[in-house]
Amino acid sequence: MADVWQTAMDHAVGAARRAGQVVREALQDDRKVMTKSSSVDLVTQTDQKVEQLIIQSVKEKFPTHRFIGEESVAAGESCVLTDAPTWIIDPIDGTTNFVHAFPFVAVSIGFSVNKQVEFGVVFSCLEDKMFTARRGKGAFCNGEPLQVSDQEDIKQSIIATEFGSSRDPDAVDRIFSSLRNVLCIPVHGVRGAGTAAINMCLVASGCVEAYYEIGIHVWDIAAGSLIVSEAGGVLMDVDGGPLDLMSRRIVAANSRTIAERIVREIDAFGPPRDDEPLRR
Ligand SMILES: O=P(O)(O)OC[C@@]1(O)O[C@H](CO)[C@@H](O)[C@@H]1O
Ligand SMILES: [Mg+2]
Ligand SMILES: [Mg+2]
Repeated sequence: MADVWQTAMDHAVGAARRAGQVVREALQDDRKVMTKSSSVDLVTQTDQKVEQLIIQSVKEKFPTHRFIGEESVAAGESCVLTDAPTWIIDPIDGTTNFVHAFPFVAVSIGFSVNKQVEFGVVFSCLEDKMFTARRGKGAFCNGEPLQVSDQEDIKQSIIATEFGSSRDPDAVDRIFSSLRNVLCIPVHGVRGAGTAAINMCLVASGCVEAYYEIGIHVWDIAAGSLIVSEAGGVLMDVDGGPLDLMSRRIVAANSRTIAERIVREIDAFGPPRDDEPLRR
């Protein structure tokens, strides 16, 4: 049976690759840095340019589709996930890395229909790694199949997480409390690429056993969530419930055992949801 979304996925891969070229070229220039929600929540003209390039290219082929783009939302667009075919775009995941030329920068494009992610594309543009997944058809990196780690013992595991962009002392205390709890399980190590999308691709690739974070947004995780699940991984909320793409909380792991063990250590809190009306 023909895959109705394959053409859209092929377009997403091409758009991500073209976007990655723009990012790489921009690294050669001075990057004008601006801020959003705080002095450490960075954005550049490249983020905005790349998002518009992707959106315009999609609109030409799929004029009825909808968009949730990080920089469009920052500029006032709504952030509501409907049943309509929706492109969920983070033009540069890892903007802080991009500004500092720290070599983990991704273009993330998720695509949902009826609020279910149908394909995910994450292009790690400085590594030249194109991660893709189509629902029910597996996950790949540059065309090679991906499989999560088979490690079942968390004490033999590496866990990925991030400190996030909040500098609110109470939120930081809870982030460090969770980090301390996880580290002292003990685990072999804790790592962070500085981008949720690449952290999730590391889970899908079997390089780390799990990734968790509170504070991410739907555009950070939509594509990566499918790449993890199609690589055999498990997704859940930090309270052990089902993953809610708009909740700003995630655990992505190689197995339910590891995911639930991490949930036990997380000092969970709930930032304002992505779809909360007064979120701006
Ligand atoms: O604003 P950006 O770069 O699109 O994304 C922010 C981000 O890189 O920061 C967090 C690390 O603290 C990640 O989880 C998330 O992907
Ligand atoms: Mg991001
Ligand atoms: Mg971004």
